[in-house]
Amino acid sequence: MNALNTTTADAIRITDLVKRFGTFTAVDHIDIAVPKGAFLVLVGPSGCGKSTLLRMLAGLDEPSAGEIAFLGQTVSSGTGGVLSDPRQRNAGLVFQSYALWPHMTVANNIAWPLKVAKWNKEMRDARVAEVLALLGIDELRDRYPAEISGGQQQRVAIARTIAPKPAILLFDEPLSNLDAKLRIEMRSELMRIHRATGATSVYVTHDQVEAMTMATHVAVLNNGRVEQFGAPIDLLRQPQTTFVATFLGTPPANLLPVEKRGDSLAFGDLPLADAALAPGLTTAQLLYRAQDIGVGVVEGRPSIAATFSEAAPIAGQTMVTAMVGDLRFTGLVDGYFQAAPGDAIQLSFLRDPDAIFTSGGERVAQ
Ligand SMILES: Nc1ncnc2c1ncn2[C@@H]1O[C@H](COP(=O)(O)OP(=O)(O)OP(=O)(O)O)[C@@H](O)[C@H]1O
Repeated sequence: MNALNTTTADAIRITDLVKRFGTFTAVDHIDIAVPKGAFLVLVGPSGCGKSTLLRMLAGLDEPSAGEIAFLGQTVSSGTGGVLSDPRQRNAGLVFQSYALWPHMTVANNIAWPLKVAKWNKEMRDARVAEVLALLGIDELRDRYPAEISGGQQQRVAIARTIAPKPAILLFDEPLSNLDAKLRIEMRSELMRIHRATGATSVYVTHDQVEAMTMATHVAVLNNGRVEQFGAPIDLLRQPQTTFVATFLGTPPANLLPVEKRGDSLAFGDLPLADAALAPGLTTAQLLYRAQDIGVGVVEGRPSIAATFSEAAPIAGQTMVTAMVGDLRFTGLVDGYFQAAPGDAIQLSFLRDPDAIFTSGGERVAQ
């Protein structure tokens, strides 16, 4: 795990955090430090512990062990439980369900948390006008939730959350109920809001494209643990485990199991890399990006027979999927490519492997 530089100005510091449900450990000794103003995305497959971690940050669940500090102040601990309750911890939570009050207008929904926090009417009105403008929903102010669309309801929910100016914004898959086009629009909108409020955001998603486009920092979770924490580009370029290498990146990267044969690491009979790159290993896994796998034989490069499965056009290129035995390969070719499922094709390794991992999935230092 490669940590980014951390300072005492960390907005959020999670130390050795554990959450158990009976004998099951959902969050397993997590350490993360998030600098002020960062946009941290928690990403990982279903059940990896993202929501459990976010709920502890929000103060909705108590940790079993460890500690959470906001702006240098401990807000939850394994020994003390939830030390400051959700309302006091200066954090706003946006869920995937909007949970607006149906009997209140949009403006009153947004004003509600300010009323609870005892803002006077003049300040409330001014702040409601400000966030309505920020979210671009001024014209909805007098409507009721049933009179606006799902996307508009989500905007109102976000406006309501940011109204009291929380220092920390927590998002639990807030865009998952929206259609694909609206999701993309709301992604840029949320980043704009994040910048405009100056808050530190923690955002849960299982959508790795969302993670990579929005984050300043990403924590990839797997089985309750942080597989890797860092800037998106570092995780893409320098994945430390095969889990991270195959979870992030579109199209997906290829992992090939290889064995040491003489001086080479070979896939079956095909030598692909110098065995000296993985000293002491008799087996390993080679990582090839989709753009490093081509279709057809290329002079001077190793190639292998494969069975064509499918082709998908992406932005002037074609993503080609083919099988070698029961191993799925993803390659990328320029322009349009089509074949019939089951056709014999040749795949070429256009470059040397991007990284080498042990059979257990740990990156071999290079
Ligand atoms: N209250 C609970 N009691 C028992 N087990 C729980 C409870 N809440 C969560 N879990 C378990 O903890 C694990 C992590 O759950 P969590 O909801 O944090 O995952 P997630 O990464 O957010 O998943 P998803 O992407 O599907 O929402 C899961 O195996 C889940 O079944």
